[in-house]
Amino acid sequence: MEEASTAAKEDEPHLKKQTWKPTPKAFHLYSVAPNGDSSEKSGALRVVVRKPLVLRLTTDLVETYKICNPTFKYSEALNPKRYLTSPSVGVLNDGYDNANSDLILSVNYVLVNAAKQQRYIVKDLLGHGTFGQVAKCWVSETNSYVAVKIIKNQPAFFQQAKVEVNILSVLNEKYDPEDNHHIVRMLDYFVFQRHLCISFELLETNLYELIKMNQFRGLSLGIVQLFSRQILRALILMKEAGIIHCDLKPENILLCASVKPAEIKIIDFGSACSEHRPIYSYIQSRYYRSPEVLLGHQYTTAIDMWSFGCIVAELFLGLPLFPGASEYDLLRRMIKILGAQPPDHLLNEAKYTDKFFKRAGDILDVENNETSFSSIGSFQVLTEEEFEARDLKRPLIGKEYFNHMKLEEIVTNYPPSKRLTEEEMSKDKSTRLAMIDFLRGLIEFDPSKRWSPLQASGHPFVTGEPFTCPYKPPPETTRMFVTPNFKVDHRPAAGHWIPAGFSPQVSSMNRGPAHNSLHFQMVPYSHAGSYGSLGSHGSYNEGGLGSSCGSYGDDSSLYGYYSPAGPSGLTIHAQGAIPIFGASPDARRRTSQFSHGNGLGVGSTANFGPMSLGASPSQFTPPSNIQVSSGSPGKYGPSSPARGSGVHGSPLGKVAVVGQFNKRRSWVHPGSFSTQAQENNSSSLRQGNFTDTASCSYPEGNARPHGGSPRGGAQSNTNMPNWRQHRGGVRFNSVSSSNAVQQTTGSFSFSDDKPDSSSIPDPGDWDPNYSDELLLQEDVSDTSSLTSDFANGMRLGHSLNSGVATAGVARQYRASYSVHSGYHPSSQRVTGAIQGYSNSDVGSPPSAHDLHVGFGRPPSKPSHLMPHFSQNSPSRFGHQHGLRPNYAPSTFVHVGSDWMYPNFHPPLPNCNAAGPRSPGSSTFSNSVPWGRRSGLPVASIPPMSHARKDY
Ligand SMILES: Nc1ncnc2c1ncn2[C@@H]1O[C@H](COP(=O)(O)OP(=O)(O)OP(=O)(O)O)[C@@H](O)[C@H]1O
Repeated sequence: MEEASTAAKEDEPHLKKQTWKPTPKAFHLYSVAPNGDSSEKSGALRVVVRKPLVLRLTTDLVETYKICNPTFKYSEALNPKRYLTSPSVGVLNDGYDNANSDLILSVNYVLVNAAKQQRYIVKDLLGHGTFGQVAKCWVSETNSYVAVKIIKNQPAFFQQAKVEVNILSVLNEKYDPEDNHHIVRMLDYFVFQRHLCISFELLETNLYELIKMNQFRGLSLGIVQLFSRQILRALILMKEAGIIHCDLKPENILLCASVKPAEIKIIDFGSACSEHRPIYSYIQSRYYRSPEVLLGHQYTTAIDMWSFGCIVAELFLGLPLFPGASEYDLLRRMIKILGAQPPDHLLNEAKYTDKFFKRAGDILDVENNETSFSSIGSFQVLTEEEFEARDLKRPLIGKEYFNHMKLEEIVTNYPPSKRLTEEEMSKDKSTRLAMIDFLRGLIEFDPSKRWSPLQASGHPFVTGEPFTCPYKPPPETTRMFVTPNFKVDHRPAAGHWIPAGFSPQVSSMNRGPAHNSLHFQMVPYSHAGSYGSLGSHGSYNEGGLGSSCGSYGDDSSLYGYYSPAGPSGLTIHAQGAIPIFGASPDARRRTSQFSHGNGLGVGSTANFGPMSLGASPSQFTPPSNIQVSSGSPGKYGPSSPARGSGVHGSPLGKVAVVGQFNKRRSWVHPGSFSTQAQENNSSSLRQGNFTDTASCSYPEGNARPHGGSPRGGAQSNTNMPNWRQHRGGVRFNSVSSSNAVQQTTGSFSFSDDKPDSSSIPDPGDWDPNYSDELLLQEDVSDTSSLTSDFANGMRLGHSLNSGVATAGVARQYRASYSVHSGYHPSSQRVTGAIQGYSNSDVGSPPSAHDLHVGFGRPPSKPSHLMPHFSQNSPSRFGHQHGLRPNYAPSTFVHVGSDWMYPNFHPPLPNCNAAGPRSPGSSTFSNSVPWGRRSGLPVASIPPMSHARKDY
């Protein structure tokens, strides 16, 4: 009967029509098994996630609202401000700054470079460091996103940021005009609302985050090699320029957006200094701190090589090699893992030797009751008990993370990926041996024996040549930077003709006769397996295509060096009339070829960060009390250890700069970029001023809180089409500046090193969406429509005029420093016209209304945006501590006559790659898997977000 009725229904088309079925658009099946079976029984039930729900629900939201309610009208002006800065209460600088002297940013806040008439529309917060905030900004003129570092409105930070500007100007323009050396591009700088703002190309995830995404399992050797090559290229350049980065660590190495193969860049030159005039003696983040810095010895660019070695090891191991909980612990780990100790000559000269070592004369031979020399030298490291007796406190000792003690054991016993074939396993083994040898050259106690970047770059681990025996680098010679305008002959029939240096592994027959001409002989370069071929030093095969050391890309940017060893025989044509710096007595010409660009194209994808869609439901019924969630956690989220001030940089160290600045302020010429005067007077700041428990003077919160701007009302600074200059603007007031010394007397202290309670990362820190696939996956979000925008090239315009105009603004700022030896860090502007804009247009300070809104967040919630100076600056590694003023009278690198006059041409063709992508969906499809080895051979993971301080 039933069958009959069904059959009847099927025969009747009108009945059939009435049968309702969900349309595929309305309801998606959970999943469809490969066989097409969508039932649960198929066992293939899984949720198919396409686009983020929020994205799907909020696209065309205004239109949706209008459909729902035809009377709905959208007005951007009614949007509540979404603050990115915390606290968002304006108490300084006419209400523009919060108590930490940070400019209070909200989504769509507009930063303006008045000189260039360039607007930067703030979209999100990328990071928050010691120096200030880094915001992701949209530049409509160039259709691109950039990262703008907004320096705190305090003279010390301003001064130090000028150093960063100067150094980056020099590195970018003079030494690396073609952007080949993996150093972040600075695009612009300007003063806005008394904040120095520095615009950078927008980069992505940092290497620490990448390791974290890989669940602290370390990256594959191929990636480690790739990144090592790139970092070395940066270090080579920095050494040539005589610049020490002073804070090299995975957090300060960022991935470039959408570049294949993966490309990284070094950021944060805020601690950098000139090799010839190092300013501070207490620098580098603890895990990456070199022995000479730790011991208070003179230092050079070699300290960056030590950090580099630590980074290479960490990339491979997934964990820091020397996660010292204190300086003593750091030293103890170094000695244990390396099986040696700093050389006697270093210990004899270092200032803090006695803090960690006992001298031979102190070593008592218990049996004979007489002093004797230690078998390992004239110095012997103190035991914990001895250290405690001397320091009157027990040294902090961290956990051991590796099951093995010695470097060799740690590396060789690290579990390889289970996916390796037998052949790959044997290659893996030999590459590990090469890496150990490589690390030995970098993590060398004696700075004079530590390899230079050029020396290291000839190592088979980097060049890809077979590793057969311990690498013996050629002696480092004095090099002279040669303008990179060379032409390389390309001879199709004979391969590339490249300038060759001499490789330590190059047989002499490969070398041409030495001569002192600019025109070298030609040496044919073969692509394949050119073992011992050309220019092991400074010549790369970054793509890892065979062992063709000597080839890096296919272009003509070269650096030439002179060496007694003579040229390898090659021809370099100086282009045009550009002089090639002359003949050093060192006749060797060691050259290397660098590519013009990465040749990899720019990114094809871009993601938008959260943007204000504006159509808040509150617009239907504007609430009387607007509650706004706390500021955007930014790219890495608040729980990420990479977010806090403590991780990305070295806040304590940098803060100490401030302390030092304030101590020096009486003799500083604040406006001058040269710090000669400062350094000549640095004696009072020497050793002993900073100890592990030091507190340092700092002009914190010394301003009169005035409860925000007197301008009330809800004001929007969003997307105003016509921005204009503030009519009754403000300028730096020389009278208030003169009070700086008196005003900067606030003090604060840092707590002692404390054992980290959280040695295992909070699971919340881990990317819940992590997967190997995501790491390698192309991001194909809806926003890929922006591709063309980025592909169109983004030049921010680099007219000389604008540069001069910018300099003018800066000069104005500087003037307020130089006339009065000090600048009132909290001075409220009274009158004047510097960078003042209509309150409703750009950068309006929080109004009374805004303040109300700002208080809406739960006060108890710990935030990475908490004021730097009131928190314990958590970090997964040791912080820089208070910078000890260095022994050496020094002047900071002085380039040009005025720091604000670097001949700066901001935009470079490939520096604005693309918009950001989520860390989890970064495109690193360089055919080299990241790694993710089978397991961690460690007991636990070192502290990240709540590490101790190193004061
Ligand atoms: N060019 C960039 N692209 C993307 N994000 C960036 C860029 N520059 C900086 N950031 C983000 O901002 C953070 C802080 O930047 P930076 O390290 O330069 O500032 P800082 O004040 O010196 O920080 P710290 O005190 O941690 O050293 C970085 O850790 C990074 O997350």
